[in-house]
Amino acid sequence: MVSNSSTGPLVVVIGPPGAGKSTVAKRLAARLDVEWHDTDEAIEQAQDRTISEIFIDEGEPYFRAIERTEVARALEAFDGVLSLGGGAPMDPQTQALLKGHTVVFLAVTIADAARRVGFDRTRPLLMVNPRAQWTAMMNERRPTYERLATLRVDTAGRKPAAVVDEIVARLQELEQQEDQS
Ligand SMILES: Nc1ncnc2c1ncn2[C@@H]1O[C@H](COP(=O)(O)OP(=O)(O)O)[C@@H](O)[C@H]1O
Ligand SMILES: O=C(O)C1=C[C@@H](OP(=O)(O)O)[C@@H](O)[C@H](O)C1
Ligand SMILES: [Mg+2]
Repeated sequence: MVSNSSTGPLVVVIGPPGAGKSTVAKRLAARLDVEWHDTDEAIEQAQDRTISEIFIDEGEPYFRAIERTEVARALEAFDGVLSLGGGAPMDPQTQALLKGHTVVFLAVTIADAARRVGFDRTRPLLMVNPRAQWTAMMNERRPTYERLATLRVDTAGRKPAAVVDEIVARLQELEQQEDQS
């Protein structure tokens, strides 16, 4: 059984756009019989507009500010499986708040990310030259994702159910190691 011995989310899921964070976090929550919360979804509901509309209407700095606040609130108050937007872990305040949490980094290649996301217009940072943007973004972000991660799970060529299976197994291993120490 994967249990939550501290306050805050049971698991926080991070990674680049197209890694499957929202999809996998939702299924993982169902498997663990806990709630799922996605910071992008919460922002869209609170603002009553899409992430793309927020970027276009207000600009990225505005989005990052509300994202920082929403992530801090969720890390404090929510105790299920939490998925963040791909850029959220780049914020220094968020990095500090993630310390001590169980963070799962979903890794993905450009080939799989492109296939999954299709690079449509729902991701505002990938509207112009999406492949080059995604690759540059990933090169810049990868060290941060790796540094913050408790677990790194490769999603390349794997269906969400297989990714969830691996996360559950590795969380159980972690828990056993902690029980023994
Ligand atoms: N492991 C996977 N294999 C194939 N498709 C996936 C996988 N994970 C997610 N998807 C699909 O990829 C798209 C993007 O997934 P999403 O969860 O929104 O990613 P993220 O939140 O990391 O940007 C969705 O259409 C989803 O159904
Ligand atoms: O990588 C990013 O900076 C972003 C990723 C998106 O979330 P997903 O990673 O869930 O697509 C969303 O938060 C926004 O478009 C910005
Ligand atoms: Mg998402």
